Amino acid sequence: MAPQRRAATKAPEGNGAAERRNRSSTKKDRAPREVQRLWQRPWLRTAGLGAGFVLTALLLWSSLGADDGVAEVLARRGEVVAGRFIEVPCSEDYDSHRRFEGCTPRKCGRGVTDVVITREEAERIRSVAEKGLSLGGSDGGASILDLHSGALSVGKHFVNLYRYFGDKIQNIFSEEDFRLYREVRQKVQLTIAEAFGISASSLHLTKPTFFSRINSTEARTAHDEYWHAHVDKVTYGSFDYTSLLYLSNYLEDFGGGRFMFMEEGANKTVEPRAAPPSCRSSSQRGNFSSLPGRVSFFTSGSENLHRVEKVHWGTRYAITIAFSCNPDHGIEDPAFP
Ligand SMILES: O=C(O)CCC(=O)C(=O)O
Ligand SMILES: [Fe+2]
Repeated sequence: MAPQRRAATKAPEGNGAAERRNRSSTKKDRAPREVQRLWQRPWLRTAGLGAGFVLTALLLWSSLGADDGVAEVLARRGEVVAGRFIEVPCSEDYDSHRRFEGCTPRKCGRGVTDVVITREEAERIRSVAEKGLSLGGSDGGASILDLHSGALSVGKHFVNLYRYFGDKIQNIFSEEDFRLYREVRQKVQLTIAEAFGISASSLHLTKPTFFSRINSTEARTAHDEYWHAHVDKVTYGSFDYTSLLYLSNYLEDFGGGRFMFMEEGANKTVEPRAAPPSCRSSSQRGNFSSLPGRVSFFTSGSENLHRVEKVHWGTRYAITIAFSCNPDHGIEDPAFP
């Protein structure tokens, strides 16, 4: 070891600087021997090994489960949130857009509810996501399917599902799938309106509205880089209120992948949670899987800067449904072609 080699070297006599060097190195070199002596004490060795084990386990846990210092969990995977709302001051982002009184956010914030979407609805909408996304898929870790425009990730690009499959799309999706989207959208719209004290009819579904499927495959294009912090109003333009319906379970279907509101020194996380795929029997379901689908919603300005942690294992499904106050940015519900 390097300290022992230095201790064996004698400095020439009469050289003050060398002596000072020598004195200090002798003092330093005593340390390893003392450490060795201490290390020979069994209780200390056990304590040292124990501490090492705990540290390794902590590092491993943090690398599998999270990649940010987390101060607060807004919604834990195992709890049923009956409606939690946190008000935050609005950013000025809305001032640079046309204002629609009674809709454009004056009250800003973020909410989570587990009592709006039933387990059955979450399971059914997840199977729509699965069958749609199974027709394509990005080469990187993040794939999307936009039921409104038909955009589907394939390889490093997107195709228009409706154009690509033509009439055959009717063998893939059913009227029922689109009815389900509409029902879920309506429920989310009412939830947002109530939480922010606005009329549901002032909200207009806006684009893009899409399913996302994320796994741990390395990103191939910028479209796969879902983990960057962003502001939805900046990224998507028309968004005033964003909602996310989670279709898979944190730590059961995937690790990492928590949603995070970014705040100075105190990120707030939402742990995605939904029912499992209907093909699994109830005996195979984990403890949390019988719980209903989780919806998170928030005003889309920079008061709600957010990101998604990298997914470390498994597959994460979600659907983004957003609303604009500007009727010109409104779209119809996705329709059966
Ligand atoms: O999937 C999520 O949890 C968030 C997705 C997101 O931030 C977005 O679609 O803009
Ligand atoms: Fe976002």
